[in-house]
Amino acid sequence: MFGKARLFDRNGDFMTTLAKLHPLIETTLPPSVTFDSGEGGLPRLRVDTPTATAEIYLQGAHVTCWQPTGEEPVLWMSRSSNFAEATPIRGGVPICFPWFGVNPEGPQHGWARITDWNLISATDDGTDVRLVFRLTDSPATRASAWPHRFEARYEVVVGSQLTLSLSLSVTNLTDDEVTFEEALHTYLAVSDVRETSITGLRGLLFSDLTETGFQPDAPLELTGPMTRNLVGASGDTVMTDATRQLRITRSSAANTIVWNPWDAQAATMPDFGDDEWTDMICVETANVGASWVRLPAGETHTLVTTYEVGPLS
Ligand SMILES: O=P(O)(O)OC[C@H]1O[C@H](O)[C@H](O)[C@@H](O)[C@@H]1O
Repeated sequence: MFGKARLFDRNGDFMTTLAKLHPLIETTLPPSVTFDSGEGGLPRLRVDTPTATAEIYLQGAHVTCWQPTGEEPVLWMSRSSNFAEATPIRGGVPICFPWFGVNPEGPQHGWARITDWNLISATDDGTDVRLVFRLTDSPATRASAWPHRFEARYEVVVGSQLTLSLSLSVTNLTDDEVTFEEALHTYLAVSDVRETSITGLRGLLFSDLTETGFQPDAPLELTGPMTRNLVGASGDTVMTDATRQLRITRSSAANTIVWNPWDAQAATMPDFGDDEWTDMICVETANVGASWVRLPAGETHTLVTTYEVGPLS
């Protein structure tokens, strides 16, 4: 079931319109997936099914929109975001890899979010739309602060049951162990961050800019800027705002990072509107810092997170 007409070349041999879609697209697209030129002219895929819409930019394999039918958008995007080559997009789900945070030898949060990924598979089985993106080492990455040979695959599943599943697999193609950090730095849209609570983090060791400790029994609520790194396995995390609940499940993730810049930091970021901080919260699924991934030669590590929208209970 292909969305594009079949073509025949001069010799009568079968070919598809693939090469004409975009050099980064290595597969045919089902009718529910279309390709276009997005904001800033960046190549973009759009998923449109009876149960949800989504948008993914090939730069960074960056999911910028996921909206189940009848719901407000689940992912937050800044109205001031850049959309330009090799420039981070503010919102959606940036992929931080192979490092997280500041690195004097490279871009903040690594180069995966500002590098073009290839789309290698796109399928629609009538229930789920599944897109698989691939990123491998290149002359640029081999010259970077993380020069290792690798293959990363990123699977985005837009599900019919108000779910979005994201899975990042990294394979070590070297003959030695490699280490890396990774995060799905998800920006979630909320009605008001000051009236939002997060459960499921109880007892986790946390550190932030001013304190360390164990997350208490009470739900996490924000009353000011927060950059909180919570360490350890937890059950499902449920975020509740004034309108709905969002259940977040994770696997092979040692860290959950909760971030909101609040007003003062927001005002310092050119790609973040001064008044937009009330509408968002980042709940990031990660392996960072002391929990970085140690990956033996030839092995694969897979980080998974799933979002499921539900009504207030
Ligand atoms: O501006 P970015 O590079 O996208 O980073 C956005 C934010 O990411 C993380 O959550 C960090 O903990 C913050 O310190 C940082 O400000």
